[in-house]
Amino acid sequence: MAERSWSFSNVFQSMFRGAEQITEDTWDDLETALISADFGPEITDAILGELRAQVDRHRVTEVKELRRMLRESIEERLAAFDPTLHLSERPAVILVVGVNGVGKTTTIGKFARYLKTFDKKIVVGAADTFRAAAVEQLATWADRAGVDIVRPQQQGQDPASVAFQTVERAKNDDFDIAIIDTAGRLQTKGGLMDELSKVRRVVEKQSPIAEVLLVLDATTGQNGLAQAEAFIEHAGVTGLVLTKLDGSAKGGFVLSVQQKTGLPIKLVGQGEGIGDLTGFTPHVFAQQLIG
Ligand SMILES: Nc1nc2c(ncn2[C@@H]2O[C@H](COP(=O)(O)OP(=O)(O)OP(=O)(O)O)[C@@H](O)[C@H]2O)c(=O)[nH]1
Repeated sequence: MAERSWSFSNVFQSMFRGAEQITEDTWDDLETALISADFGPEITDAILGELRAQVDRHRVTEVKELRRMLRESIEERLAAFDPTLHLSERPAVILVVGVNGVGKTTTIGKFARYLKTFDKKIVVGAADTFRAAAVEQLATWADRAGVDIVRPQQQGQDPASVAFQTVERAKNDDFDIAIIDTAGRLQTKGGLMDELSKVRRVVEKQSPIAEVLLVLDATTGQNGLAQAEAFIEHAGVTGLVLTKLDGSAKGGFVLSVQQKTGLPIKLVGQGEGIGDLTGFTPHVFAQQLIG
């Protein structure tokens, strides 16, 4: 399996090179590795406590056993959250929210392509109307993914009206899924949240909202999470998308972000290409993380 930047397995390889038996150093090294992978202090302590107890109980002495136990512990913790996307409404309306530059538009492009492989008919809506470039960027992705787009009629048009028109188009033309791109400016948090509530209200007049996906940049770790707090409090988020894991050494963020927010990760972005988005499978992720 290819080594990934967020993977923990190279840490393991170097940490335990030559060492086959568990010693006090093993625990110190494991603690350092968990912290540097951004698991956060609480989860690090919890995992260490659990593993120490198991090692004592079963009289485990080998590092490779410890590695298996760590993998299982992480998988179990990841699996406490349900990553299923709920897209059974027709149309299923998805709002994509998050701060600037985290990868919302890119994610929508990749996600649209991913859903197309399930033969879904998709329209995307450019409700980030303040930057002409944002609309063009979404249009480029829509083109690549081979899906339709609803654009604002003029720059600065009310985002809620673009969202409305997108859902209207989805209903009239029998689309399965409408994905709406929103603005990510943080400067006026209050204004942004009001704008987002208006988008929600207007959309809900026509159709229930199936998913509100909050996009987080994995390279910013805990810091990025603090910036996204307002969305978690006010936007009715139903799931998380973690982007840029390919450029991150912080695979542990995946676990800490779920536990901190109480929200499931539903999609993971691992590159800038159209194919670089996957669903989230705890078993696969734990395997890739720990090796
Ligand atoms: N390496 C990597 N880069 C990514 C990934 N997802 C997005 N990017 C890059 O992140 C940058 C920002 O992505 P956008 O999609 O424009 O982000 P946005 O949230 O829509 O930004 P605003 O519209 O300004 O709010 C781009 O250069 C993307 O190519 C990913 O999974 N991996």
